Amino acid sequence: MTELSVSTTAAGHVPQVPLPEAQPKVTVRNLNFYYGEHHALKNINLTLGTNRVTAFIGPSGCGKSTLLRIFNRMYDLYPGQRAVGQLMLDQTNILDPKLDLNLLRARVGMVFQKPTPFPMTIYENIAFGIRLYEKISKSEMDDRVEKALRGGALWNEVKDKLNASGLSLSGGQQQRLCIARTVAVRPEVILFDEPCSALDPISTAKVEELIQELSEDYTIAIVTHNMQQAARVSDKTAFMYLGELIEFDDTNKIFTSPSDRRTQDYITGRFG
Ligand SMILES: Nc1ncnc2c1ncn2[C@@H]1O[C@H](COP(=O)(O)OP(=O)(O)OP(=O)(O)O)[C@@H](O)[C@H]1O
Repeated sequence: MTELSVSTTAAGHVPQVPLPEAQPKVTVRNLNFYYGEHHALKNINLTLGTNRVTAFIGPSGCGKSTLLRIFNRMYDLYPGQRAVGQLMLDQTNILDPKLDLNLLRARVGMVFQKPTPFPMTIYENIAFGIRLYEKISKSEMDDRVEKALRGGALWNEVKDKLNASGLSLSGGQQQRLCIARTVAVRPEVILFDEPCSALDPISTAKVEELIQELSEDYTIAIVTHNMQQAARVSDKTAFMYLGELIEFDDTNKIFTSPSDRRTQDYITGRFG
């Protein structure tokens, strides 16, 4: 994560030093989303910066998960759901009906709230996804599996039991296995939908640390209900309310001097 360089003035104020602009990775313009008649997202505009962590916060039902699920067209699995507007991944139009969704999901990986390992060995949990996209030798696969498990900060805990079932791991380990599985196909963007809500504090700390490490190589978006988590792991924070993006700014600014009263009320626990 980028360090914020702050210094204290003679008056004792800590001036806000804005983060330098990152190269845009995902650009959202005038995006609207509908569940049938229900207008769930209203005219969203924002950019996910390359190698930045962007947190999405806001009260239950404000549209955070809906927005995240548009970034890899997850909603396409469900009839009656529709996105309108512009959504670009570099030069690729994510909303293009002709887009190969398997390729999109290889570029934009997702980690869910509940760890969802496949009912197969730890090794196969990683190798399975790689095989969908690449034909590689056994020794190359062994290397990729090790690299992915290291990327998921799990290698040391599982290297002697790669043939054990993924389901035999603890909840926190299962979540790191899912992160490793996502990293294994070398995506550009990783979406985390409340990745720690089913984890204990120690596993949560490990996953948070991992997210920060991953941001050196990936662009990350994370939905969280945990304000401290958003403040700890993200560079940018988007506050959403009733389907609208109310405020989007450097995390440091959002949590110290938000511009909108509703953001202030939410982060101080006055509503939500
Ligand atoms: N499958 C669905 N069909 C119809 N409406 C839906 C569906 N999923 C979500 N919604 C509605 O869309 C709005 C946004 O929901 P969403 O799950 O994106 O909110 P959220 O901010 O992620 O909430 P939470 O923090 O509780 O997970 C809500 O009004 C919700 O009721």
